[in-house]
Amino acid sequence: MSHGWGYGPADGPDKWAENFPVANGPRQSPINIVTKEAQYDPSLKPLKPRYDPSNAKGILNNGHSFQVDFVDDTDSSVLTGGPLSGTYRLRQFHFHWGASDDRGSEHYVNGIKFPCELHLVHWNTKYPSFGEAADKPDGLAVIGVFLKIGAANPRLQKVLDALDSIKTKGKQTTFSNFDAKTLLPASLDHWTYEGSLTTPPLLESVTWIVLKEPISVSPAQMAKFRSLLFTGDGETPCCMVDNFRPPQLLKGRHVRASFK
Ligand SMILES: NS(=O)(=O)c1ccc(NC(=S)OCCc2ccsc2)cc1
Ligand SMILES: [Zn+2]
Repeated sequence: MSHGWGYGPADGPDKWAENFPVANGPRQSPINIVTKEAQYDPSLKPLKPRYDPSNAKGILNNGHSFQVDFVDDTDSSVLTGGPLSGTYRLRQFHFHWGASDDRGSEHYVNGIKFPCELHLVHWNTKYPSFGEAADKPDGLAVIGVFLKIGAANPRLQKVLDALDSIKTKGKQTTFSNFDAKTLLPASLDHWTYEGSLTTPPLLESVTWIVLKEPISVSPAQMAKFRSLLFTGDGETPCCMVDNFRPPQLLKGRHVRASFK
C-alpha cells in the first residue's frame, strides 16, 4: 500500500500540505542553518548519546528511506544533554540522499548541501511510547549528521551490506549487534532548533540537534544507497534517490550553537 506521499512531482514536498496542512506551520524542518546567525549558548550541556548495541533489532525499506530499528522498551539506548531536558530513547536511524553528490541532505549549512544526511530518532520518556511522544512539542529529538564524499567509511559498511536484502519497499531483515554511536563524528558540537518531522505527518515535535562535523562516505558507498528502490516487488522499479525535503522558512525561530 502506498502511504500516499513520496518525493516525485505528483506526491512530493510541494503537495504534502494538501493532506498534512501542518506543512505550512510555524516550526517546520529542515532549515538552512546560517552559521553567523546561530548564537552560542553556554547553557547547552554536552550531548550524551549512550547506546547499547544489543538493542539493534532490524532494518527495513519503508518506501521512503531505509531505517534501522531499535528495541526501545528500556532506557538502555538513550540521549541526554545538549538542549534536552530529560531522557530520550533511540527508536531508529535512517538517511536521506540525492541522485548525485551535489544534493541529498535536508539541512543546509550556509546554503551548502551535502550528498547525504543521517537522522537518529529519539523519543522523550516522559511519554509512554513513541506514538504518544510523536505529537508533543517536546516529544522527539533527532540528531542530524552530514555525510560528505571522501574515503570509504568502514562504520557504514555493515548497514550498506544489509541493503541487498531490503531492495524493495516493505522488505525487512534482522539487524543485530550494531552500535549507532560508531556513526557519530568525533566532535558532538552542534546547532539546535525547534522543528518538525521532515516527512509526513510533519509533526512539530522535534528538537533538532545537527552536528557540525560531517562523517565520510565514498562514491561507491553512495552507489549502495542509490541501489535501493522506492517501489515494491512487481511494481515498475523506481530508484530510491532524492528522498529529501527542501529547507523551510524559519518564521522567527532562532538557532543556537553549542560551540563558539
Ligand atoms: N526525517 S525525520 O527524522 O524528521 C523523521 C523521523 C521519524 C518519522 N516518522 C516515524 S518514525 O514515524 C513512525 C510512525 C509514526 C507514529 C506516530 S507518528 C508517526 C518521520 C520523519
Ligand atoms: Zn529523516
